[in-house]
Amino acid sequence: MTVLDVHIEEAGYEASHPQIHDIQFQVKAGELVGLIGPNGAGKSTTLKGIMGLLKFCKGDIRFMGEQKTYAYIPEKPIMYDAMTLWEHLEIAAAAYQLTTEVFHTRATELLQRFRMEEVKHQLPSSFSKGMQQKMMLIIGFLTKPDVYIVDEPFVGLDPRATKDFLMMLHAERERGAGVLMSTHVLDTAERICSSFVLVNEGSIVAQGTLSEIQARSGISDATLLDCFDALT
Ligand SMILES: Nc1ncnc2c1ncn2[C@@H]1O[C@H](COP(=O)(O)OP(=O)(O)OP(=O)(O)O)[C@@H](O)[C@H]1O
Repeated sequence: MTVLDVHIEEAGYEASHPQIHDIQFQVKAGELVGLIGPNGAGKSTTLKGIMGLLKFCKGDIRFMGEQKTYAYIPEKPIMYDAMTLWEHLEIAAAAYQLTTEVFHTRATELLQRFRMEEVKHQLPSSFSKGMQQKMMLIIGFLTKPDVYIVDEPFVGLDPRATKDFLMMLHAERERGAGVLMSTHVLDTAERICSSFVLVNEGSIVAQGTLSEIQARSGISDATLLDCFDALT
């Protein structure tokens, strides 16, 4: 079952100067799609277009899961300086209409998993970068949406937090969530993604599983980076 269907004809920050063109792909339930490309390729712009955050976006974006919900896990933490971690979780729970019982069970489990239980009543402005990033993960996982949109999750997380994140992601995919994840960490992406969308200069250069992309690039057994180089 498709949970996210993306057909962007063109989109960007001004109608007169679109940054991305002809971006079309689907994310199915249980799939992890890696959005891969160099700096400035258009990954974040694509994610913003999908979430309706661009001034200009011509095309059709459909969330097709049972609840039609998504969680965005941003690269740079988005937070309110005057609210504690726990208060951020309460707001997310209210926005997604979680019952108090479900909220408390999930929040407690996630705070323990990411080892943030002890700081839950502190202001996130006092947290380290990695702790702020973990707070974003906890908020995202709390809501159990149909689709996760994750922007470069690996930078800033320590190895243990990365492992916890990957385990949570795996469990959520087993539940049926689809994941779209942009990243530069290609070796991890190769290991965990079910398929890839390679973008360069605002357009897709190849998409599919690693073996499909290898076939397209004409080098069997090539890494994603080698494929990318061959295709661009
Ligand atoms: N707020 C903005 N206003 C105008 N142009 C922007 C804005 N943000 C990005 N761009 C432009 O859009 C293009 C695509 O940038 P985008 O941020 O989508 O790249 P990216 O693939 O996410 O790169 P990175 O890996 O560096 O995060 C670039 O040419 C960039 O200069």
